[in-house]
Amino acid sequence: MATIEAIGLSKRYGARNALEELTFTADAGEVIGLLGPNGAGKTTTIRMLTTILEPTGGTFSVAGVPGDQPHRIRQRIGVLPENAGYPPRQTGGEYLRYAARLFGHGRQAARDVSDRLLNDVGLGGRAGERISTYSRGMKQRLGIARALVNDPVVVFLDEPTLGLDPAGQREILATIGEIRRDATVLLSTHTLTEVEQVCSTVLILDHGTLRAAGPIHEVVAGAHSLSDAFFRLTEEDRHD
Ligand SMILES: Nc1ncnc2c1ncn2[C@@H]1O[C@H](COP(=O)(O)OP(=O)(O)OP(=O)(O)O)[C@@H](O)[C@H]1O
Repeated sequence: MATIEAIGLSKRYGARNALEELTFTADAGEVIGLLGPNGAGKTTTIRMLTTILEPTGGTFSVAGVPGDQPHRIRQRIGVLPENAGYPPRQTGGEYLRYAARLFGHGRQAARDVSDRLLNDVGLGGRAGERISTYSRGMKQRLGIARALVNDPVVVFLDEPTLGLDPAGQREILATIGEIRRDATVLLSTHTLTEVEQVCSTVLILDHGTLRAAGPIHEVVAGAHSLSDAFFRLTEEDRHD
């Protein structure tokens, strides 16, 4: 069974089509790279699939739950939003335990899941320190741990490596490699090299329209590289 299914998913803001008739499916164990220039519709897609934004057309299901049951979808997904904010005075451990309690874990279970996830993302040694002392990369890793607290079927990561140095990027990519064992990952990014490293499939959007979809080698076929294919698919109407 598909873990994400979008059929003709569309979003219109007034006269502007932010997303037009997006159709795709994803399965467990897949890491899907959602690519496209600024304004292509990536965040809009993620916001609809995570039930933050209502589509103006089309249907979707996530984790086997139809889009008209947002509460049930939210129980089964994890999300690292674009520009995630964190309470600076809380420690990483407090933040994560609180998130685990929100998903119904008892006190001890929340502590256990929080400890395990902080270790998994390499923050075990800093769990007792305030988030205000964390670097950007550490905050991103905390956000990923937060996204995993409910053992999600699908994880949405909106530009998780934005602003990170190469070591920070590598750590996040390694974490994504771990997540894929249990879940589907939808990853929005501008960094094509990281897509080549971690994604099985890509979706390339431009001006709200899907320009290519499929395994990387199929999308690259006929071009020199993913970056070459990306520019061929997206730059023709760049000067508007
Ligand atoms: N609240 C809104 N009201 C009106 N237009 C919006 C709104 N949010 C997004 N848009 C428009 O929808 C289109 C898609 O935006 P979106 O944020 O999904 O793109 P993106 O691919 O995530 O871009 P970026 O890479 O810059 O984050 C853009 O033209 C944008 O201006």
